[in-house]
Amino acid sequence: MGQTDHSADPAASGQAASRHTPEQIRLQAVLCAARFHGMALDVRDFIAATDESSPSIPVLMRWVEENGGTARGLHLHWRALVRMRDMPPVVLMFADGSAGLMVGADEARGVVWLADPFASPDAAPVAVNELRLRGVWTGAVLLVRGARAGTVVEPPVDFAWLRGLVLGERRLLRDVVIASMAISILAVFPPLIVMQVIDRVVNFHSMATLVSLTGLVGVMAFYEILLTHARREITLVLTTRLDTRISLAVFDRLLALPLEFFEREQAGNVIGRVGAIYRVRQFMTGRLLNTFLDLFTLLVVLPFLFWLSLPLAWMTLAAAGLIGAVIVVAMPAMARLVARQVRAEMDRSAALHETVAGIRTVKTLALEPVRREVWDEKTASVVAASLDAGRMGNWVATAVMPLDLFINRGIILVGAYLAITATTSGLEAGALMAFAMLGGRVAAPLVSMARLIDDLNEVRSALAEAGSVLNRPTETRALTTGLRPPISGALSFADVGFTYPGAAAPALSDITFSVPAGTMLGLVGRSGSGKSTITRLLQGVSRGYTGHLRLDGVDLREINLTYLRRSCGVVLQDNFLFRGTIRDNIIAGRPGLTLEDVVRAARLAGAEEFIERMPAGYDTWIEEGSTNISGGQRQRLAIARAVISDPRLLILDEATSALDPESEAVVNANLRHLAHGRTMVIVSHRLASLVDCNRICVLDRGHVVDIGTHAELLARCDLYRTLWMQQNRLHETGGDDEPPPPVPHECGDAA
Ligand SMILES: Nc1ncnc2c1ncn2[C@@H]1O[C@H](COP(=O)(O)OP(=O)(O)OP(=O)(O)O)[C@@H](O)[C@H]1O
Repeated sequence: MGQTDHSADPAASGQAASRHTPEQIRLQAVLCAARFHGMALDVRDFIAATDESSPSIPVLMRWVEENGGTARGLHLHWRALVRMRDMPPVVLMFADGSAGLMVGADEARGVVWLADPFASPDAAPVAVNELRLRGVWTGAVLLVRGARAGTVVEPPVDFAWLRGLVLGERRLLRDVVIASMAISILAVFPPLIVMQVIDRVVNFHSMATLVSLTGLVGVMAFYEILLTHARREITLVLTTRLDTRISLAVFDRLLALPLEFFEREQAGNVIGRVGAIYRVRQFMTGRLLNTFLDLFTLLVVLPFLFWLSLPLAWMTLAAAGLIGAVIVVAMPAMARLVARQVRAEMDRSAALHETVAGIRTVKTLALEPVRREVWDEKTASVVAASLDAGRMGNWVATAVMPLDLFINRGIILVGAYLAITATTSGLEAGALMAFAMLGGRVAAPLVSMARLIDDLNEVRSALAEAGSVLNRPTETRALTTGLRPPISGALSFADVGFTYPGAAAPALSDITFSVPAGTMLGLVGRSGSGKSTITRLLQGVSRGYTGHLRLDGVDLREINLTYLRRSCGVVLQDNFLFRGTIRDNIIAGRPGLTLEDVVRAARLAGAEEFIERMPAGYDTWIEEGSTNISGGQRQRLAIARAVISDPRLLILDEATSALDPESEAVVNANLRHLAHGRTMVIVSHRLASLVDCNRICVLDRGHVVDIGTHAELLARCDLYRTLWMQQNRLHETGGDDEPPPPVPHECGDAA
């Protein structure tokens, strides 16, 4: 491959170092390694950790993985590195924060080949020897691989998935098991010692035995304390790590669900159902693990009990078995009651969430009594269900109590009787005490095993609840794969039809029109005519359309969804601003943007003047719900947020509808500036704000009625003229009350 061997300076593997920052070189090296596997990473997608001057391996791994690939960080010695002959490009981390792209190695000659990440792929790599590489290389490498078999594997959230997570902590689990086994074995010794104390020390007044036994007890107590502490500590670390893994995985999955899902489902309900996953985790690391560990105790204690006394051991086992049987019999009824309680609690939390989310409406419409009534009803259901479940649990506990008492106390009496009557039984006072101390330990594992089956029902339903949200089809594949063509903004609709899931009638049918890049396109039509639906298709929110929708000639469904949404700015009628400063809200977490970009975007959106009048300027804090700024100001900030990344496609969906005339005038006056160099799709009820558009598309009941300029439509499209007249009657007719002409359904040629 035309390599030249001159053992060059690795940092100058190409002339990249002089022209780019170390961070840029590192990102470009990862990008090249990913490109080798057919993955198109975009530096604009990279989100740096705030506390790092140059991206670390974990942050780079996340970047690759978020784009559908896999990556691994390793620490290697030169000897291992130079043997990586037939590997795809490997990213070598350099101490100055940059990186090298290793494209080959020659063990015999003791060199590795480094390519310039910014050079063309066929540029010759340079050979670097150990000495030179050691001067810059930290020993860390990043191995990048493409998506597995071209598909994004998303295992369903079920027992197998959770088991995989738990088993992923094999090392900790092993430690817990070892600690528990040791504690179980230690548990047998105290009764054994008590037995010796009574039989040897008390009966024979042996002070020497007492002293040595005391020493033994002391040592064992010390170990038991140590081990118990260690087991608690390890279990704590285990559960915390599992919780972290679960919450990361669950949140990722939730974010990957399509918007349509969240529009259909009640937010409180979704949160409640997803939260159920923690009950399953609690079960796995709590009851399940403890029962499993208790079984060790059983394995150690049972033989010991049988050795002490055969009849007493059988009696204890029978009583413990009976307790288990009672629980198993009561289980189905108990499971039903618990499921009812869980459902009632979830219902109540959904009502709470809805009230908090809609508190503005609740207050302004004085709906407090209605909401209180709903809350009372839900609380009453929760109370009734909890009482029923609690009572049932209480009855079961009462039913097994006699058996429990028999194991813990009655057995001593039976043992005493046996000791008195049957001289051949050989049960001495010490052994009897030891038996009494250990008997209780047999019941606990058996009872928790029986309860386990009960818990399994609850856990299965909790998992089903969580799965009903998390196992829905996600957008992950579309978000991580697909094309990233350069976008200039030419739109073309060919026979596009769309029906919302569950809706009887299509929201769009036979939509056919196209506009070149740089067009200012207005969408008008009566309420429900399909304007917003068109903008949803353009953003890739609704993807189940028929026909062909192309952006610059590329089918929209072929385009990587993250890339599409990044290339597309959207301003809605009601925009959500996050708690934080104005500057943070305009940047919205996008990497690489500076205050200059923020100021430029604010100027374009007509927001600069009011921001500068604020006491803290761009650092003004925006409260939750944007309560400390006006609606008009919020809209202008939303526009600035949408244009800061200079999108080629800007969608304004009723962005000015809720504004006062003055704010609307400011935004409208800026539309021409905003439209410069990009395609703009403006949905507006107010036709006056669309007169400057290059094309206006008139929609009616999901069909395109006509498309043209304002003047053309006024001349030939009855529907457009009617809408215009309705809004501008006073100006056009000099204020007479002439009724608007009847609205026809057909106009000029669509397209
Ligand atoms: N999430 C949804 N689920 C089901 N049907 C929907 C959904 N959103 C909109 N629709 C239906 O699709 C049709 C088109 O709605 P769309 O919101 O696109 O109209 P629009 O022209 O933007 O209306 P408006 O001007 O009132 O916002 C309507 O009949 C509407 O009832």
